[in-house]
Amino acid sequence: MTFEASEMTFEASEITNSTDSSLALMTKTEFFKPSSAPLVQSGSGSDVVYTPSDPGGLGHSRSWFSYEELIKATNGFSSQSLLGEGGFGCVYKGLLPDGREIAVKQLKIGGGQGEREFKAEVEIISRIHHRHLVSLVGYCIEDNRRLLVYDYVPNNTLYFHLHGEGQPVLEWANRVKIAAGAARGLAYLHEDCNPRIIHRDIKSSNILLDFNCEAKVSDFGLAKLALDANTHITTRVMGTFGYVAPEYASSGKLTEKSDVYSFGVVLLELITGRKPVDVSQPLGDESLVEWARPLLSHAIDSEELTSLADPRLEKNYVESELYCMIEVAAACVRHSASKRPRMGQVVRAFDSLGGTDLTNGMRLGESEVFDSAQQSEEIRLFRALLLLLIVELTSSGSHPHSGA
Ligand SMILES: Nc1ncnc2c1ncn2[C@@H]1O[C@H](COP(=O)(O)OP(=O)(O)OP(=O)(O)O)[C@@H](O)[C@H]1O
Repeated sequence: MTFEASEMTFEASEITNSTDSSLALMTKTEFFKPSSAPLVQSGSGSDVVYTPSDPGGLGHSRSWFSYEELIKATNGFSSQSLLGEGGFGCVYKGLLPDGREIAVKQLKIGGGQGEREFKAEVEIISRIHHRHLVSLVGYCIEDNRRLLVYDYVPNNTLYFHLHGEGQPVLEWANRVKIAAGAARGLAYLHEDCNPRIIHRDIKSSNILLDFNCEAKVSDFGLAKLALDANTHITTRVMGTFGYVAPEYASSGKLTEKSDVYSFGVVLLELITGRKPVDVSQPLGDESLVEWARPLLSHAIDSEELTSLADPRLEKNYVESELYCMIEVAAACVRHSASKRPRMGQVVRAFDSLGGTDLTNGMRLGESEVFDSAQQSEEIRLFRALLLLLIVELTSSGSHPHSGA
């Protein structure tokens, strides 16, 4: 079966239980089609930091690193330098001789992927520089090793701040700032990059923060990079459970609107303080989206809306901002991809706090949130995936990494 998606071709699509310990739930075999189209500087405004146009080089001053250099930078990939582990591999903090702090991601994909394709894809990612995106500084290819070197972002992930044990409550003003910043980063990928980039794995653990709560979206382009052009049997992450848009999960149809859906889930996390999937919640309430949907549609104009707000905030929020955030979230997680807003609209909604119509002519309460056929299909899929997750957890004795 072949799907023509907007930027790639899938072959032999099937939803399977991933063997990846990250518990990504879906896999696809994908032919890799490197893009050689040069990036243009179409983004405007102060958010765009740097977009070089030289097609030969890999971004600014430095891009290629030897493995030896990265060993030195990370203290031999020591456990003290370990920042965390995601679906693509371990991430280590490092220090370059010029004092620049970096995060080094050791990709698990090994040497299966052709060097040329890897470089072509890295080249595209490394040319994207924006205040709200984590910059790729460079890469290392040696033998079977593939490593990516990013700017170090010092204040952990949004997931950690919202859901980490013992973390102080994230203030409302910071939540709004983070949402607006992440929206800008994503809108830049969708609307200003050429070729445009669909992130494919938007989630709170892919939103890094600095000490001013400036959001930086990480891992863009990585899902596309982690392909194995030589074997055609790559098992790769297609998104994270709880964040994946229904149409992407069920048919592999990938558009920017899949990212918009995932972004909506992140907004719901910011609003409610709940995890996207929480198996400790009562049966039927495990999925944040499914739990929130009735409240989103039913209570949009009433006091009850505040029942969605994170109780840890103890009502310390600006009501108009809460309404705006809820309205944006409700629009983003619509079943129908075409009715979701574009990220540019989301950015404008945050800019004007409610001035933009995100409902595409519909009151939220009248939207298709209760389209029973669509919804029951989504719930069926969700339950099936939840079951797979539990089975995998039980058999491996492991834990899902952040976001699951
Ligand atoms: N540029 C960075 N600066 C600082 N810390 C980082 C950086 N990139 C990643 N990290 C840290 O490393 C951890 C693992 O990151 P990684 O992106 O591999 O995993 P993830 O986002 O949890 O999962 P996935 O691989 O599925 O996206 C993150 O949780 C974060 O704490």
